[in-house]
Amino acid sequence: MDRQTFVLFGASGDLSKRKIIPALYSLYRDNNMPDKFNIVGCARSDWSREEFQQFVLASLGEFSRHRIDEDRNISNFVDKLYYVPFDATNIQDYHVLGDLIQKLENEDNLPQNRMFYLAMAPEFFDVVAVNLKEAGLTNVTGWKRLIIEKPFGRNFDSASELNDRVSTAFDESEVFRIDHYLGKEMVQNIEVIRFANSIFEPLWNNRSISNIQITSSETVGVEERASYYESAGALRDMVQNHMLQMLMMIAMEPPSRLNTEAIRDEKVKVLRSLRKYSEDEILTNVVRGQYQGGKVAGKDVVGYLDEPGVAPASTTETFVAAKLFIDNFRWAGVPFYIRTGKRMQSKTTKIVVEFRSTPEKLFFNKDSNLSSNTLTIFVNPSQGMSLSINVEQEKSGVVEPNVIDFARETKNSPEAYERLIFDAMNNDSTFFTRWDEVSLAWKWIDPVSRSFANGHPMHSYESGTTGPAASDELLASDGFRWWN
Ligand SMILES: NC(=O)C1=CN([C@@H]2O[C@H](COP(=O)(O)OP(=O)(O)OC[C@H]3O[C@@H](n4cnc5c(N)ncnc54)[C@H](OP(=O)(O)O)[C@@H]3O)[C@@H](O)[C@H]2O)C=CC1
Ligand SMILES: O=C1O[C@H](COP(=O)(O)O)[C@@H](O)[C@H](O)[C@H]1O
Repeated sequence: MDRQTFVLFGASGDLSKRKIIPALYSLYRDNNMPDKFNIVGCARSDWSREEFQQFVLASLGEFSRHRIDEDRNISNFVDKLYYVPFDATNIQDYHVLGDLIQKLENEDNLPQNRMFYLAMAPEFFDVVAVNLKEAGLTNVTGWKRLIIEKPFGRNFDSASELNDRVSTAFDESEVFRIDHYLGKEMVQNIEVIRFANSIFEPLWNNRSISNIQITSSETVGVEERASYYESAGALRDMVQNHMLQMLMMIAMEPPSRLNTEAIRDEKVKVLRSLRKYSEDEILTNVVRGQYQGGKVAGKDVVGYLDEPGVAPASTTETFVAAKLFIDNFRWAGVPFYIRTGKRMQSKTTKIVVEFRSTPEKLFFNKDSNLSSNTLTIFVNPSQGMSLSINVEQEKSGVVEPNVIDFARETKNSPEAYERLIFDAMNNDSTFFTRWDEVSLAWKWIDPVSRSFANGHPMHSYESGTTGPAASDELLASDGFRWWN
């Protein structure tokens, strides 16, 4: 891996504290950092270098998956940390930052390889990119890369504008747009499961699969993020990025080669084939909801409208379910159901592939017809896979589904951010989103968000449940049910 300087904008923020700093430390601890590097944190907080180092130690104490008190190398890691008090809107501060980076590069004999990570509010993404160029920080003899957090825009127009501005300073190949779901072990494994096993691929089409269900449910509510969430809602927060990414991974064609662009090309084709809905079709195929009070894991919780920072008459959705179609040869006629929500019964991200029933019903289970075969990919919090097949229970004449399980060890496995930062440092953008993916995703989302703005029905659901009844009806009308 190239020697480099990692510049963290928003270094004092929540994401840095909980995810990025622990990820950098884990990479270091596991010998996955270059043999020489520096990390420079920037934020408005008027900290000294020592204060930033203390902040990092405290963050690691709370959020690292490693025990830092057992690591004799922790002080070596902390020695690599620097800090610049910095206002993203003040061009002078970029010069101060540039001077420090250059000084460190000279002192430590580091090549001018610079990784800029924007862990800041989205309104600063283009500001920082453009100012970095303006102040000469992107004028390097090595390479420069920009990692950008989500959300990338709030609709197609704003995302395009943002992209145009960012691309005045960074080439598309230098931009790493993060979708942390793409860093999850089992999301990355979807390709392997599909394309490294000859048993699945022949069945992976509309002749054998009746429907596919992608669920990402959370038990938490809006937490302290109302100011962001009120203008995002579940559609922009989860569907535009994570849910559509999982859809692409499960539905894409095999890539011609196992390289970044070949994989991304196939993902993009899925979005190109995604059926665009008319206004009426949006009403029948998309369900939105908002949580009311209830009980989650035995504890009373308030409804969304009573959460701190939420407008009393807010129409922000905390739940979305939708039926999607991918109009290509492989998937013609197969519904893809997606569902995501906050304050639901369980924290689960999983993909269920439901296979068609056998052509003849020779066997029956004790109550009714045989269950369909399903392949479930568990993404989060448990990781693994299970295949449900029908088997007779010990000469009883009763045929019932049995599950073949494969569970992935999750204890202390690398976090999504670790994988993604490691990839960016190695210039591997396979699991980052390319601009055409982002733009096509917005093009699908925009008519839905217009429908939401124009009074799309809002279904309330009790906290601690699986969402509004309308989401169950979406499947029931096709003869299916959610595999909960
Ligand atoms: N937190 C999370 O769980 C997730 C966050 N994200 C994304 O990550 C990004 C950061 O989110 P999060 O960490 O939660 O936000 P925070 O508000 O916690 O942090 C924002 C950071 O930006 C700094 N900052 C604010 N204004 C300026 C400025 N004018 N100049 C320089 N620095 C500034 C703040 O530091 P200071 O106040 O010291 O200036 C702070 O370090 C957002 O894009 C968010 O959407 C994505 C997924 C999850
Ligand atoms: O990006 C986001 O994801 C989290 C859920 O992530 P997970 O890894 O815990 O499944 C979600 O809570 C948050 O609202 C959203 O911004």
